[in-house]
This record gives sequence, structure tokens and C-alpha cells, in this order.
Amino acid sequence: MQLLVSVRDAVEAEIVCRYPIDRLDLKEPRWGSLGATSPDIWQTVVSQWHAQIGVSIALGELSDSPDPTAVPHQTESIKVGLAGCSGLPDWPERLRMLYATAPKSVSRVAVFYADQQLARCPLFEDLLEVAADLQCATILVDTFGKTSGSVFGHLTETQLIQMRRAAHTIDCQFALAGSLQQHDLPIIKNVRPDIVAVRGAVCHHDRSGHICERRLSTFVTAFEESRSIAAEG
Ligand SMILES: O=C[C@H](O)COP(=O)(O)O
Repeated sequence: MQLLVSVRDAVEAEIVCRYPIDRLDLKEPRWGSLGATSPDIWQTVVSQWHAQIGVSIALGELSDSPDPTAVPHQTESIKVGLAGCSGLPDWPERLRMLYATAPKSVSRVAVFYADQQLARCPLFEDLLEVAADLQCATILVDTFGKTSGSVFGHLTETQLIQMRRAAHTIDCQFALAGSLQQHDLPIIKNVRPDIVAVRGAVCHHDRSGHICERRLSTFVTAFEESRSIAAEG
């Protein structure tokens, strides 16, 4: 299991990278689950950190027609949410066209929202098929709504394990997010995602607040313990 922490700018990236995290993610939490920051911030953070750590970028929702052309070539991956796409028969083609305009060096993430009915996103099975077709490197399961509990309120441990296995059958990594908290680490360990992604758990107040070093430090320590137990098991 690798630990990914989402940050909104270069100041937060500098704080987070003092700790032994595995991946950095750029997003503006005020603009939603996968809210995008600005291309200026992408450029600053990716150029500063890409040599030490993989940096991913959230581009927002497909329905907002984000523009990935300014994504820096050294970015590790990009992700686009599919909220509102369940009723759009051409969403796979729209996603393909959007991802085709990003730099070829950057890998693609297929995102499934666990609160699928709220998000009105495609079903996981349909997403999996498109992820294989688009040669996505990662399947991310996240939550669209950030005020109604964690991903575990929407999907069981068994369902998440099945999703991880399904992702692996198409050679995708399986990333898990969705208001994960430190107390969720035992169940996260059972699900064994390749990537555990957090923001709110390491912020003051909630995910829209600033990174809290005390919470980050405590979370990283607990994550390291959980990871070593998972490796032994
Ligand atoms: O990529 C990870 C997400 O930013 C997770 O955010 P969250 O922990 O606040 O749900």
C-alpha cells in the first residue's frame, strides 16, 4: 500500500513532502471531490517535486469539459470525475477524447464514485470496460459527496476487495479514497488497495481547511504501522 496525500498548492506540497508519503496529488477541494487547481500551480508543484515523488493532478468533472493540454509532461497521472455521466451514452468517447489531448507521458486514472446514485456516474462494471479500453493505469474509488460519511458507508469491505481484484485483472492499480480516517486503517488494510488517498483526515477542520501537520504526522505513523502489518500478513 502506498500513501497519497492531496494538496492544493506549493505551500501545502512543501509541508506534506517533509513526511514519508509515496504520492502527491494536486486538487482544489473547494471545487469538489476532484476539483482542479490552476495550471500555474500544476507547473510550480510538478516541476519542484516530480523528481522525488509521483505527482497526480485532478482535472474536475468530465461534464465541465476540463482542458488537460497544460498538464506538465512530468506529471505522473491525471484523473477526471464522471459525475452526471450515467445518462450520457457517449461518455466513454468524451473521456477518450479528453485523455487523448493530455501529454502521452502522463498515465490516466478511471474514477468511480462509491456514492454512485448521488453522483449519477456510470456503473463500476461499465467503467472497468472503458478503463481497459483506454489503457488507464489506475482505477480510483472515491466519494463524490464529502459530507455524508466515508466510502465504507457506501461499499462493503467485500465489494471493495472485489473491485480491487477486478482492477488487477485489467492490469490497473486500485486506489481507494473517500473521507478515509485514521480509524479506518484496519479495514483499509483488509481491502489492500495499492494506493490509499487522503485529504480531510490530515487537514484542520475538514478537507477544505489547510493541511494540519500534527494530524498528518499522526496519520503517517499509523499508516506505516498498518502497512507493515499488512506486509507481514
Ligand atoms: O485523492 C484523495 C482525495 O483528495 C481524498 O479526499 P478526502 O480524504 O477528503 O475524501
